[in-house]
Amino acid sequence: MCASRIWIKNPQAIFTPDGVDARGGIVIEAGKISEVLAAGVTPSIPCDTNFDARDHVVLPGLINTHHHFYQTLTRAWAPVVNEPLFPWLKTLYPVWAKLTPEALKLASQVAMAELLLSGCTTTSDHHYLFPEGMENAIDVQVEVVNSLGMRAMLTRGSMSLGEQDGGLPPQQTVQSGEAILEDSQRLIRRYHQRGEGAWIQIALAPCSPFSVTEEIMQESARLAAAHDVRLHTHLAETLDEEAFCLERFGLRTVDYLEKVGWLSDRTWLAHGIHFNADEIRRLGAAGVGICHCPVSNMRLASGICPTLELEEAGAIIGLGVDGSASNDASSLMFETRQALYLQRLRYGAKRITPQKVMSWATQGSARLLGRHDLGEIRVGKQADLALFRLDDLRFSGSHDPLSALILCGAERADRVMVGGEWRVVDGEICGLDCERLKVLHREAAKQLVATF
Ligand SMILES: Nc1nc2[nH]c(O)nc2c(=O)[nH]1
Repeated sequence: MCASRIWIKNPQAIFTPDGVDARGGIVIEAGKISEVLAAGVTPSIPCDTNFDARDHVVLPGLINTHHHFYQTLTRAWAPVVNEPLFPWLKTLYPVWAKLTPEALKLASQVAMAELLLSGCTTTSDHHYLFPEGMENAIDVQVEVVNSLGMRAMLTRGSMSLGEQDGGLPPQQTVQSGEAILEDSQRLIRRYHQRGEGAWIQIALAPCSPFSVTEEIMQESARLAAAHDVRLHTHLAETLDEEAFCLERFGLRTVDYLEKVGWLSDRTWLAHGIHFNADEIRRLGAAGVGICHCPVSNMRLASGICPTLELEEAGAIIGLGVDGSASNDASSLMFETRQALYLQRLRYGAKRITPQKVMSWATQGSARLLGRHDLGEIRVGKQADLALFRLDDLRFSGSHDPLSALILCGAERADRVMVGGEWRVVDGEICGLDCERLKVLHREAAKQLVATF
């Protein structure tokens, strides 16, 4: 139930840009933040509802910039538990080729529910599987997004380079260029919302250098510019991929990116690990976004994203949980914690702070998705918030609240608000029967792998 003006008052702690004093809380009106109050200050106009946040740490809603929702059906699947990217993909493609619309719906519900409970209010998904019968995959996802009341950047993924043409995926998982581009245009026209407060947006997302043709990369860039939508792909995730690019295109990954017209601030890349100094300079100069996926990169032993060098060069860093076959959790809070630990191994403890990783998961991720209206607690931004309590055993004895969330490993938001509406209350998603969802999803997962 959305009151017309709500005061979230006296937070135990609140994460604001540059540490602006917001200890008096925030006022929300018409789905946006209308006032940020310093300690002791009260709203300028009386509010219809007050929410006492004295037991809560208040964060901007977290933003997930890379996922493959369908992969929740193949978590911890024994044949690939110990495989790196290429054999992992080759083993999983035939399983994923059996995906059905009903299974995708359940998988998307599970992934988004998990994200929401971890304090995430906006998510991206990279869906690149459209075998026979799955032509309406993105339409299925739109329904789920609407039913859960999250914001989403649904990317129209694609694969067009099958095994018989030298690509990695089997032939039954690839589509023709015409089918991909036609559906991309249909989805943009039908679902892409523009401007502040958009709930659903569409981006174009050819899958990776080893699964799409050069033409699809070029045509997608043209289409994205014509419709002013964003571009997304996997790049520089593994050394296998680098070797593939050198062999097939005679180019390193960033040279290939430039050749196909993607070296621009319209683009955000998943992973972005294997770059040399000159490539980092060029990515930064172009304002490319990089989605760091620490857990997946550790699980697949892909490498460590050079986040600080990229940022120093001008690139933007955000966070993503990646698909659930390589994570295998969809918790953005957990991912933020892992980003802190993995990046400390590269840059040391002093440079990678809880504030730093939290800013990647909020402001940085918002910028990757081109969302200037999200990711911060600031007047005029959308009222997307995550509220955590610190009364679990795991926090007992902790001191600094923001550090406690990250270091003690916060698992579940107590309350989540999206566009001024509560979507999670007392740790439960409003209107979702999680128990029933788990039963159906487990059964769908069992059936998907049954013949392998
Ligand atoms: N981590 C992942 N990397 C990928 N590359 C690619 O082509 N597909 C995937 C994927 O599903 N996960």
